[in-house]
Amino acid sequence: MAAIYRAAYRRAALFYRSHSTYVRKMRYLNKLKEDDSLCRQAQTSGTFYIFHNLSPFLQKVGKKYLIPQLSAAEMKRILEKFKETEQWIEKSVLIGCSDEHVPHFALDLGALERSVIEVELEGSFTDLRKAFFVVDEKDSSLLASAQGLLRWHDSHQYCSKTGQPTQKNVAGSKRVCHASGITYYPQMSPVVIILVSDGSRCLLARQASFPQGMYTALSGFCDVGEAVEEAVRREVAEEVGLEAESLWYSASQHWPFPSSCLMIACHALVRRQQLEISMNSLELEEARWFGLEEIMEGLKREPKSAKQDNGSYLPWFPPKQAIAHKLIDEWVKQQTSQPTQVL
Ligand SMILES: NC(=O)c1ccc[n+]([C@@H]2O[C@H](COP(=O)([O-])OP(=O)(O)OC[C@H]3O[C@@H](n4cnc5c(N)ncnc54)[C@H](O)[C@@H]3O)[C@@H](O)[C@H]2O)c1
Ligand SMILES: [Mg+2]
Repeated sequence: MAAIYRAAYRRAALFYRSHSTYVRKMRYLNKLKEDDSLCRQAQTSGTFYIFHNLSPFLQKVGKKYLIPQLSAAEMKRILEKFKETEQWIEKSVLIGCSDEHVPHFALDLGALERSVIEVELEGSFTDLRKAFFVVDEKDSSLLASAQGLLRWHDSHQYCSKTGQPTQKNVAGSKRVCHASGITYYPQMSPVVIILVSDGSRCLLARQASFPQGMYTALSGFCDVGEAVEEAVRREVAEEVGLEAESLWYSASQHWPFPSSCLMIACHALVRRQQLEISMNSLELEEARWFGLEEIMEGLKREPKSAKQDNGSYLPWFPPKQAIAHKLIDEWVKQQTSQPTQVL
């Protein structure tokens, strides 16, 4: 028996020596997703981000907005206040863990009285459309993924084939219909976002529903069966009537509006011989070319200062939390560090 323990200890020691903190963390999270009893146990020592009908709980400290993590004991205390049992904690979903393997969960307390929790915890449940832009950048991506997962569970309570209730695993990484045996996994919609350039100008557009004066890069949902490159070429053709000739990938982002989009951001060049925009007015209100100077001024402009005396708006661009901002920033860097590209 002692030999078995020694061998297990040696294996564990070797694992710790040979894997980075990151690898160990990812392996641990993966185990929690696969092992219900381990995850149930982890819930007793984890921390919780709370939501109310998909609005995250924020606390204002000075000028900063923070998203507090509640301990399992604090969660228990709040639930006791409502005469609710700890079983509520099983409704939570796993969203990550610390380097020290303290697991983080998100839990929606939508069925409980909102104001009572707000008074008790000295903060407020805030619509994600505001919360996302006022917290620190790393917190905004955490809020986006936590809300995306909670939203998916909320809207997948029933099997779409049998109409029977589905059950989530403890971590919340899937739901199963025991009548049909179908396993459902959380979904997101891939969206391409493309900053089109002709080498010296870039193309930005606005939809009628955007705030006044805001322009952003072209975007569109990928069709089933389409590669990213095909989606980019199709969206550019559909929305502005141009042919994207070459494109290169920049980065991606989980975007929570309207719900769980995987934004895949690219730069694309169009032929110099074919620069006339033919805008699809069913989708866009305006699309036009911007020169470097106008882009640099727009980047400095706050939405509040965009309105002019005559009631019109000067252009401004999405804030840094949006991947469109990164594309525009990269384009500026490229323009200012390299000679103009000629196709
Ligand atoms: N993070 C950023 O920087 C950034 C910038 C621009 C757009 N976006 C996001 O990209 C998304 C798509 O942009 P768009 O409006 O230009 O798309 P789009 O050009 O494909 O047009 C939207 C239309 O596509 C259809 N559609 C097809 N599949 C859909 C799906 N899975 N979900 C919803 N609608 C679907 C609907 O009819 C919808 O009205 C939006 O959700 C927007 O919030 C993010
Ligand atoms: Mg679009």
